[in-house]
Amino acid sequence: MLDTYRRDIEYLRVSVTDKCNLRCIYCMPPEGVKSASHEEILRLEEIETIIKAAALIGIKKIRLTGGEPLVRKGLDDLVRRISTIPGIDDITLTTNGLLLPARAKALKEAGVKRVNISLDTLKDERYRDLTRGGELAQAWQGIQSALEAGLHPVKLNTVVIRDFNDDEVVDMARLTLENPLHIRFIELMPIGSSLTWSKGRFVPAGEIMDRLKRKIGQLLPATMTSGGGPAKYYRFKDAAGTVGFINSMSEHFCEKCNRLRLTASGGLRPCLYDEREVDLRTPLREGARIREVAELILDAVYMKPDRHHMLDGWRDKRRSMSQIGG
Ligand SMILES: Nc1nc2c(ncn2[C@@H]2O[C@H](COP(=O)(O)OP(=O)(O)OP(=O)(O)O)[C@@H](O)[C@H]2O)c(=O)[nH]1
Ligand SMILES: C[S@@+](CC[C@H](N)C(=O)[O-])C[C@H]1O[C@@H](n2cnc3c(N)ncnc32)[C@H](O)[C@@H]1O
Ligand code: SF4
Ligand code: SF4
Repeated sequence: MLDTYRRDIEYLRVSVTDKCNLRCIYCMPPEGVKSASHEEILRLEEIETIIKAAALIGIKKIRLTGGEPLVRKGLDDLVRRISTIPGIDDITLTTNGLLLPARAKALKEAGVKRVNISLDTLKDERYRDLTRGGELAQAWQGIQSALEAGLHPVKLNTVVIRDFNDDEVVDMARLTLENPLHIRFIELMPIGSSLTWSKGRFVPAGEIMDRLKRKIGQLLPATMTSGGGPAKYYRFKDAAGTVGFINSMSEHFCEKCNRLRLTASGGLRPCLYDEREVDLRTPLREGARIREVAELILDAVYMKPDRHHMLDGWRDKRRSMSQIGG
């Protein structure tokens, strides 16, 4: 479905929960974010209905996210149901990976094609500090289990923060020389708890690329056949994996935007940086039919702005990144 700027909207990010087993410093405040009540959160059948309606208007790719999607009970079952919806040809997951070892095989069998796993550091203590209590070894087991379960390509998400983990970008990129991993360096966005941080914490992708070229070697443009996201990919000569850059701030990719976001409580957001939401939960609970839900989804498509204005300051005090789904 084309929006008013003639962008093809075919990707829906679905936050299946606003709860998380971590509290990453750039995503949540130390005390966490107040979770929505059980009643406020969409039931799995409601999510399924919304995806059926979304498929009617041309959505093909579904990414399950959160909060931490693996803490939502019944996720495998939801995946199985989504995979039978005509028109949906790609179901993927964004996760911190901690709960993957016990779940990767079952998720693959249910229909998840691949996973993106957040990993911001290679240092145990730093991981504990950054996630406020997580164990790096567990995240690595998650990555390993994703590779073993065939959830390829396994992409890693690394948010780069100056004077916190930017000293590790070279070591992280080196991982791709021998391993079939795809590391994406993400520019920190002024959302959630990072909203209160100084602009100096943000590291432009160009600076990271320069460092990688100096320390490792030439970055050759690469193509990533799977994925609907905004990353630009490169490969070091003869490397097993790739290095990607998600330049939301220094070179935004809004003119190629292809997505909508469903929050865990049933708000459909036209843009990550747009606090407007189309409420789908109320009409669903009042008995709206799939066609009517599809009409509401179209309203969100037509509300999509041409671009974000994050550099001008963030006004959305309503939702954190864990509630929007990243
Ligand atoms: N500004 C902006 N950033 C986004 C958008 N989508 C994803 N990102 C950023 O990219 C990060 C990684 O997103 P993922 O959940 O891994 O999904 P993806 O990159 O779309 O996934 P692929 O389908 O594998 O390409 C997010 O956490 C955000 O920081 C978007 O629409 N706008
Ligand atoms: C909100 S999390 C949800 C899924 C899962 N819990 C995880 O961490 O992968 C999705 C993505 O958002 C990213 N993210 C959160 N806050 C961010 C920020 N302020 N700027 C850029 N990316 C952010 C995280 O790094 C993660 O890759
Ligand atoms: S980035 Fe993901 S793992 Fe970290 S606090 Fe946010 S939702 Fe949880
Ligand atoms: S910031 Fe908004 S318009 Fe830009 S790519 Fe992200 S969702 Fe799309």
